[in-house]
Amino acid sequence: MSDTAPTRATRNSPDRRPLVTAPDLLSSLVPLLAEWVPRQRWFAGKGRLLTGFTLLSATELLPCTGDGTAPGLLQLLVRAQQSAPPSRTPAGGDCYQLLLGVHPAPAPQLAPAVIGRPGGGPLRGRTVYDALLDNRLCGLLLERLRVPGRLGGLRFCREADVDIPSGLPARPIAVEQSNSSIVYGDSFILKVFRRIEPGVNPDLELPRALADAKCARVPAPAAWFESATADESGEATTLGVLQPFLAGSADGWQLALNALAVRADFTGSARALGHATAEVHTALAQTLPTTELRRPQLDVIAAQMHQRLEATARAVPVLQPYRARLRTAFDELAAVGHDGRSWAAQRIHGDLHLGQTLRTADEGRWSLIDFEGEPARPLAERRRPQPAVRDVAAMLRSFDYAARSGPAGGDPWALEWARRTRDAYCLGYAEAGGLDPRSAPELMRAYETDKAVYEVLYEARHRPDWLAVPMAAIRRLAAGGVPAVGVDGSGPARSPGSDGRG
Ligand SMILES: Nc1ncnc2c1ncn2[C@@H]1O[C@H](COP(=O)(O)OP(=O)(O)O)[C@@H](O)[C@H]1O
Ligand SMILES: O=P(O)(O)O[C@H]1O[C@H](CO)[C@@H](O[C@H]2O[C@H](CO)[C@@H](O)[C@H](O)[C@H]2O)[C@H](O)[C@H]1O
Repeated sequence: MSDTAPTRATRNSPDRRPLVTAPDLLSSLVPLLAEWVPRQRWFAGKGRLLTGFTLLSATELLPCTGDGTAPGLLQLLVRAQQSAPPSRTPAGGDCYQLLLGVHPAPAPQLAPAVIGRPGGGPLRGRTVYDALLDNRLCGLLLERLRVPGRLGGLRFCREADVDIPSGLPARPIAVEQSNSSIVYGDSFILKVFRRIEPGVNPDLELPRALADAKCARVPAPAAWFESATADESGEATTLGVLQPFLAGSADGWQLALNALAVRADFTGSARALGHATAEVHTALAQTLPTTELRRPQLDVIAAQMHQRLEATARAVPVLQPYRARLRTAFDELAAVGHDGRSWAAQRIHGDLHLGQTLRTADEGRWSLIDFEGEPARPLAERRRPQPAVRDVAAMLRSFDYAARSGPAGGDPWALEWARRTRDAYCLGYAEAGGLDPRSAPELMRAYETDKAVYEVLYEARHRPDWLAVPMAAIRRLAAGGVPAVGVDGSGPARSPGSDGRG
């Protein structure tokens, strides 16, 4: 996506100036957005001053200044200007997608969605609200996705062989997430991406590649919408993806916590999840480019891990005392390359954890979702081939999270549960053709450390009460450098809510 001038909308009546080219549209919205955007979970710039917005593009999906009997629908891409951007922030600030409902007097049940009433500009006298909380406007988005083609700055695309019925009732999902998702009937789920980077989103790219490879472990995209114009590299920017909804499924995080609550074994489930992960990795390696990582690439990866550690230690001082010993994990990764060894790299999930897995109620079959990768990393980095072990290390962290934050709260039984569960996952992964993670201790330790560092920053920013969970892993990794597989992970632990030193 390039910083384009506001796009002309279609469907405007010929006798009025298109709303989206009205020069004062953004300026009238800025005071409202400055208040509302930083409060949204998907806002990635928490903790830094928001100094303004730039309008990158706007598309009127439904007329916003009609007679007021029907709501308008406006899609905007805005750049949020902030103080002291971290290195990952594109010049000028992060770009966000907003879908805004516009109505003189929205129904009372939309009160929680209200953003405000512009004091001037083309929307003066109307209420602007989050359209993704309005089931009627969400229904309209589905209708748009059913009919491929261009509308203003957007292009709607769909797979020809998928039947998307009209009129499915819409409901927003009520879970914590990085983007915004809407469920239609019990048939489809639409994820509207919030923080936008130019190019194809891996959450469209990888599931489409897996569908082509006939890998049934990932719901296949049915439709999507994207920027109508290509970016500098010739790619359209993905803005939303519709995929089949796995009705009645439960996510792995909840299943793991349920098991911990009744002190039940989880090794069978973990082993099956290991199978599913290996199947997805095998299909990705068969269908998308792979490479071999050796010196100097391993030096570069180790250097990036060092940088993330240093940046996180600056932002979260509780990490400072462990820096020197954690660094040895990254040095050992670089040493693999210096020894003349190499590692296969391929496209991976990139942010695998129990919350990204769904098990169907009827067949008990695991699926993986959300291939966006770690939201904090630049898109180009997320789309690079990486050792598959990185996903495995991330999942092992998730078992540790469950054992330390669940009802058993990190007691010795829970930590032993985590050890057995991790081993079962690795066993399943190796059985289904993946590399046995235990044969790659340097990679496992480096990636597990890197992930724990990422989690420290993530928790400090989003859920400070949970900081104790990754900090427990930081202490273990710093103390002995022992990878999570095949050790008991023992040591003092407290549940989330303690002071980060549990
Ligand atoms: N295909 C699906 N079927 C059923 N539920 C889904 C599906 N995809 C996502 N979900 C639910 O939506 C939640 C958010 O989806 P996710 O892709 O993780 O969004 P985000 O990237 O915004 O975090 C998941 O935790 C899961 O509960
Ligand atoms: O699901 P997202 O793409 O939004 O991922 C982010 O949020 C996750 C938490 O919701 C976070 O995962 C961390 O907490 C999980 C428990 O809530 C745990 O299972 C994971 O192992 C742990 O990393 C994820 O890191 C973040 O990117």
